[in-house]
Amino acid sequence: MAIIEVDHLLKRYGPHTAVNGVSFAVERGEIFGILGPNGAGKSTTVECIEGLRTPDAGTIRVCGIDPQGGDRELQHVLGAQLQESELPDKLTVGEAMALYSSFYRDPVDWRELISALRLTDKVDTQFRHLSGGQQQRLSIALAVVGNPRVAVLDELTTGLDPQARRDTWDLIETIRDRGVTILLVTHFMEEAERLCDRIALIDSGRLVALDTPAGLIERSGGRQRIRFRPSAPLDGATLTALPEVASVERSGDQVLVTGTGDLLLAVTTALARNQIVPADLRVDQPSLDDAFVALTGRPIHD
Ligand SMILES: Nc1ncnc2c1ncn2[C@@H]1O[C@H](COP(=O)(O)OP(=O)(O)OP(=O)(O)O)[C@@H](O)[C@H]1O
Repeated sequence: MAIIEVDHLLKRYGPHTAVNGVSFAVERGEIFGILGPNGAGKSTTVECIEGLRTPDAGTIRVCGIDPQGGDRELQHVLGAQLQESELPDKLTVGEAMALYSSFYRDPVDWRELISALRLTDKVDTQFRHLSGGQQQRLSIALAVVGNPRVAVLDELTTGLDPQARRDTWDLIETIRDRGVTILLVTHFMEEAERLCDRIALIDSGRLVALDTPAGLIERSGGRQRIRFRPSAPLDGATLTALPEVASVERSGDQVLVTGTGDLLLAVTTALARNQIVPADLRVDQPSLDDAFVALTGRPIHD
């Protein structure tokens, strides 16, 4: 059952159309990603879902509620991550959690929540003295303390180091396992690929594709790449004759083969038949980056 429904959403800022006819539905229990480059319209879309902006056209429903309708129930079903500046610097972690819990009808146990988020030893620490990763974890805690059915997390790991980013991903999965549906806005391919069940790819205000990460990669015709150094001279025709192989290139003593399907098996079998050993063999699987280029004609990050 869809927990969020967005139908032909249109949002303009003056003459600029930021979101241009976007439609999607988020199913209960999934981690749904909105992925796209800077300025694609991701934040505008989720701000309309949160009721913070008024669409120029289209309809939105969150658990059946119109976010523009002023229904206070929205606050209880939808948890949104705070912008950093919204929290007073001197508020401690414990004070912030207690304050936010008091806003909700049926909050979760905030002490248990900050324990799961590894913030218990920071309970008396003021917000301004937390590290970037700790501030981020606190803002996630505040987004879910009201026991919402869906949490909107925008640019979750921007500014975090790789370890803090991976910790945050684990955390999101824990929150989903508690039964919270997650709407995640990101421009990090790796984050989307690792976390999301499905991804809406947005570019210049339009929905380019909507699929699972694997489906997007597959649909874009993303090609695998294999590199190796042949142990003996290799006749290129040996490989180009294989149906899995799209191209064979040479660079110095290296051979680069691109193709689809079970490319690795096809190539290694053909080499073995010709008594050639592939040294320094490397396989690159197609990624969401490749999918984005194939679908939009340019990389996500300039
Ligand atoms: N309040 C505003 N007034 C005018 N234009 C705006 C406003 N907010 C956003 N825009 C413009 O609308 C477009 C979409 O912005 P939005 O913030 O939704 O994109 P985004 O995909 O979230 O980008 P980012 O990843 O950089 O946050 C951009 O061109 C942006 O400059």
